[in-house]
Amino acid sequence: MELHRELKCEESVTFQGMTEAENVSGKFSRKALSTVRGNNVESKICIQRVKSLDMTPEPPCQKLRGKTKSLSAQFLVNIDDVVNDVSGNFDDRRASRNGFSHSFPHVGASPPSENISDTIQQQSPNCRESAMVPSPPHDEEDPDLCRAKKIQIGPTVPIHLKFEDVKYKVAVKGLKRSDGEKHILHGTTGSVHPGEVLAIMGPSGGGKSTLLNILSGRIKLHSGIITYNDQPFTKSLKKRIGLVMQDDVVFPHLTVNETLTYAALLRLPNTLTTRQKKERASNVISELGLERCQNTLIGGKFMRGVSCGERKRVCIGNEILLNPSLLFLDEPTSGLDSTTALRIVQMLRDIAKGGKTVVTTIHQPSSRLFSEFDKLILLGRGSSLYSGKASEAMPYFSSIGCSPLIAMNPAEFLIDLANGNINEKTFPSKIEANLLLGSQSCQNGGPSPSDVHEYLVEAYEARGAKTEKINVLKPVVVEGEMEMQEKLNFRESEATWCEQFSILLRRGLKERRHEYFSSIFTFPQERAMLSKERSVDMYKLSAYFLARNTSDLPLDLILPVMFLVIVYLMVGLRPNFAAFSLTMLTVFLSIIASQGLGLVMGAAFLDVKKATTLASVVVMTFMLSGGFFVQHVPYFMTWVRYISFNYHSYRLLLKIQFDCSDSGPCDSPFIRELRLDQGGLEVGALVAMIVGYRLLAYLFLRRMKLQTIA
Ligand SMILES: Nc1ncnc2c1ncn2[C@@H]1O[C@H](COP(=O)(O)OP(=O)(O)OP(=O)(O)O)[C@@H](O)[C@H]1O
Repeated sequence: MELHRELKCEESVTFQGMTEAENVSGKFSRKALSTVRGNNVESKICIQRVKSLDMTPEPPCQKLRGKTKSLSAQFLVNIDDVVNDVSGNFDDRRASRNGFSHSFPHVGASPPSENISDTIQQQSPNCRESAMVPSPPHDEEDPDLCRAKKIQIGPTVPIHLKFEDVKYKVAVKGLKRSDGEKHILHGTTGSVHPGEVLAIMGPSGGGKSTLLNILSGRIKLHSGIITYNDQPFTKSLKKRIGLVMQDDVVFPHLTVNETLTYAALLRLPNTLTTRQKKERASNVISELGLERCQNTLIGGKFMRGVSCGERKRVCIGNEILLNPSLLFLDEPTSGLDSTTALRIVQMLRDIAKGGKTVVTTIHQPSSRLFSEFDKLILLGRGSSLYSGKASEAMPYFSSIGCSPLIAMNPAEFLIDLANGNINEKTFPSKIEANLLLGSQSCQNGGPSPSDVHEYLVEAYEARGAKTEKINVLKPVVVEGEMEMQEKLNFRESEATWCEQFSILLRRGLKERRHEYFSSIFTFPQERAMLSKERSVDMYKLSAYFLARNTSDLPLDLILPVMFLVIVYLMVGLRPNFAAFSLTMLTVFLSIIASQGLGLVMGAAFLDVKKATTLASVVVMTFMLSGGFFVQHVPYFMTWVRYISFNYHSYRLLLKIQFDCSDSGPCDSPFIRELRLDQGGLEVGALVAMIVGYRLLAYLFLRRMKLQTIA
């Protein structure tokens, strides 16, 4: 199979320092490509003809012979070397090391197109297309190790995660079963160690996310044992755990750089200076290959921003900033093309190589992607169908009589099995016959998905489960265990309250530049972000609350000034500066008080629809009960005016415009009836509302359910 790519070759490339042998072999070694990068001409490399992996390389390119060669037209690159060099992580070696080449005879060769587009994309100047461009590794160093070193930001406290017989159930209303409970996990056992990537695979609804959430401490464990370095979950562990959710939230109006910098400033310990924190953020940006889009807005549903893959990398960056020992990711590759998905998983491998433990759920990985995993848990309907080394999964299923009959991606084969689909697969004929005897439903004359599921669960419990349980029972050996434990329990002090306030204020002002809501929407809109950030103790709620209120002030004040200037002159109100200033002050007080009310409603419901419905009812009641629109308010409703900001503001405005020291207006029976005095009472009431409503909103926020339950 040949794959041709026509690219414009703009400039000749000179390779220096290549040995004769390297050139004669026709392979651009890492050294050669390093030289190219060193000359800053990597983007101009022209690949005109690329051979797939299963083809013998063409005769060496004569133009590359010798120590210094000029290449101006065409050259031939063995794609194996390009991928090894560019991604630094190609898997032929890994596959053979892990025994994949023996384990998956049906898999076939990895698709070369991914590799080629990988290579070509990395040369693209467009950020959306761009890949993570790793820095050139040193000649002698293993490129995998080199990348791993780069992605690691500091020494990691290794954490061995082990779990045994993890069960989970939820109470479901209206469930016919007597106990009214739905069993989501039936008992999963497994382990993953520093340097390893554990993939939790299975069909939709299999229980992957539930298991991930339990292991990360986000959901309380119902039954079973989970240990971290043979110790139970502690609060201090939270700081060592990074969790990237499937639909992770990031501020749409912040750039990639701003997002990671604010996260670094808020989350990194105070032992680092502001400059060091910013440096760490920019290191993460470069290690995740986000340099070219670092000044692009994240974007949201209605505003185009960075690509989906870049957004996922930003979310991962948000977590690895803290150098977590344990990294959990829920479907980090969903919605991504296979190349980008592979890149993300390769990045996870690099992160793991830095001594971290990585656990990820995944839906339908490609065969290449599958080969990146060290451990695998296959879940089907909440039961374990396999738990152990990923490379041993296929031999295991083959040993229980299930093998693919046609060339098939192992992940596809496993998901099919977990779904109970045995088309194009072998299934033990004896069992098939037995199952058919006792089963009503069948697929194409074979056993039904439930029968297949039962067989796989039983087979796993009879064979695999025991081995995994023995593995889990083995005590972990942690070098310098005492020191490690101390490090685990050590809580580094984070930013002070004032620092948190100042960072959140700056972030809020930036965000507010693009989007300015009515105060009712504030907390419902930011609920997801607030819940996520608070669940990892990113800042104090009071700092957030005050910063959020303060960051709204500029716009709260500028817009009414503009409005008032126009209205004041148009209506022809008292033309003196004192009256205008007092009117302005009253409007400010009124706005800030009414915003407090909006915040209370938003915080009480944390739901835009409910909050806006209530707000329209309350504001209408306040207006009508104030005695200005409806003069004869029913007696039983007269008290409402005293808690209405409209009532107090109107009275103040009247007082300013109809100054009773002037002759005339005060003689009017209407004004006399209002009994306008000095206005101190109204100001006091508005100030009390400004403070009181906000205090109430704060208390509502305090009881908000956070993402982390454990
Ligand atoms: N709190 C809950 N109440 C009721 N059912 C729940 C609850 N949490 C999970 N479930 C159910 O448990 C099953 C497993 O859910 P989970 O989200 O873990 O699946 P999943 O394998 O991650 O699925 P997907 O790949 O589609 O995200 C689903 O059937 C889901 O509806």
